[in-house]
Amino acid sequence: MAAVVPAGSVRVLLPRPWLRNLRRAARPFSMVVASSPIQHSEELSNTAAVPEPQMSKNTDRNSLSYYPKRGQTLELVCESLAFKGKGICKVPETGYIVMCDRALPGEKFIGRVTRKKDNYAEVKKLKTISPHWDFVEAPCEFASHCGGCKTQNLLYEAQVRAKEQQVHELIVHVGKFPKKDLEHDGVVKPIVPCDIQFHYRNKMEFSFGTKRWVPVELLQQESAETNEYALGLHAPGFYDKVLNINKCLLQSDPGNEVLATIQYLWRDSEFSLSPYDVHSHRGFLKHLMLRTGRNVETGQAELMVNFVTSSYKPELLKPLVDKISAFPSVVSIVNNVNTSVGNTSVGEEEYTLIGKSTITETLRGLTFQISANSFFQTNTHQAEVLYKLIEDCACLKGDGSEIVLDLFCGTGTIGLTLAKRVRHVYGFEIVDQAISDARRNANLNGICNATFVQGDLNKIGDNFGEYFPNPDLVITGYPLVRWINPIPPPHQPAPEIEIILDQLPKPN
Ligand SMILES: C[S@@+](CC[C@H](N)C(=O)[O-])C[C@H]1O[C@@H](n2cnc3c(N)ncnc32)[C@H](O)[C@@H]1O
Repeated sequence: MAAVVPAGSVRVLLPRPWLRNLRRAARPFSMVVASSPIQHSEELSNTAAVPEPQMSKNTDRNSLSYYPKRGQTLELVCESLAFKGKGICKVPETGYIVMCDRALPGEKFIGRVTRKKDNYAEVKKLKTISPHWDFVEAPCEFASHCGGCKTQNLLYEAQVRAKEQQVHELIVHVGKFPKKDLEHDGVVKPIVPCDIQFHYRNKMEFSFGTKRWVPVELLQQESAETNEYALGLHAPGFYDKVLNINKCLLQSDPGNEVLATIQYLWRDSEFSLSPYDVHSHRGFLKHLMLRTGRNVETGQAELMVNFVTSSYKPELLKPLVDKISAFPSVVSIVNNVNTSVGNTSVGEEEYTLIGKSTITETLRGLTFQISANSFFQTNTHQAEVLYKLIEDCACLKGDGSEIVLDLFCGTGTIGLTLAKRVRHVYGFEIVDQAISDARRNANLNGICNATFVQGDLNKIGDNFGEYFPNPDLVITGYPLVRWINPIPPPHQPAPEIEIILDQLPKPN
């Protein structure tokens, strides 16, 4: 999140340049490489004997043996965590980069090469030789298999450190900021840790699937189960495999009660409910989205249950709806109908089946109504902290003279929390529902100096600057955004939001 003095901003999406740089900087490790592939069919358990790795001395990039082969086993040490929590390791002697899911910094392990990409390979962890530096027991029973949390057995402080390192690398390698600038005091602020690490998410999206993901270790246990259907979170890296879960430690307790109830009911043959098959494009239930808000008067949790289905058949949902509407926390049950073959949760049509079409939440003393498809910061507790920081960074004069531009504004929360101290807020956002929410939320909080405009900020024209007076402050929540001086004069062509890759200097 950046609160910046305008003007232009650049969004850069570069295909893994940090990886290229890492490879360049790669130093050999004192590890050994196995050059003989081991059997594919057999997973190595933690107690299984690991084949003795053989030495590879080849550092010639033109030689075929420089690149690890598919099926080859390697003894590796995880150096750091990449985006999405994959462990980054370097092949000893060559420095070739391999990535491994659930390998954590400092961990020494045996991995098998499963996939080769252009400039790195993916490895599956077979056996830990020595655990990583900051090991903690993961509190969630699904933590070792679920795509939702990959680093639960890394101490939270270490997770924060790893993320901070990723941000620095992105800023240097993708953002092209000189490293020395980052070392200057205060250029990049340290991550502000969150006081709560579980039950903090106010929105969870679970998927229904025809292919239940069963981790190898649990195969025997599950063999009695004949039903292949699943409701839960995706297995890491698989859009069509779902890990069946009835509880998620990220969401609220009322959210878990509803999830468990639906999990218990939906496969009952009496109800004829089928999960959507992402391959054949048949079936009805696509996603279950649970959003938790707060009753503004009582402070109690309130829940929105959003069924995303491939067609509108409320009679099919009725048994589930009847059951969960009995929960006092459930104040809204909606149905998003998404007839496309895509697997997104936003429907072309939305129907309110029970109660309201929104839930409420409070932030910085304001009340917000949130619809099913509007963006709202998913960690309400930390959003309070974040918005306070934004206000502090903004250094508003407080005389009500300033113009604020809130780009990618979602439900308008940031702009609205600043509105009382400025002349006018202009918010821009692509999602219609979010813009309606932002306008309604302005009214709800008695704010008259905020204008919200629906539109695609990637397609702004030269006349963008005509929508607002020259801004004093631009808030832009998109990652990898930076800005270029000088500030344009009032009503001059607006800053470009996106510059295509070719216009940027190539990585060194
Ligand atoms: C991470 S959210 C931030 C929302 C808001 N700033 C906040 O903190 O609550 C990003 C928002 O950008 C919107 N968005 C994404 N692409 C957009 C585009 N091309 N033009 C305008 N808005 C876009 C999304 O719909 C989403 O509401």
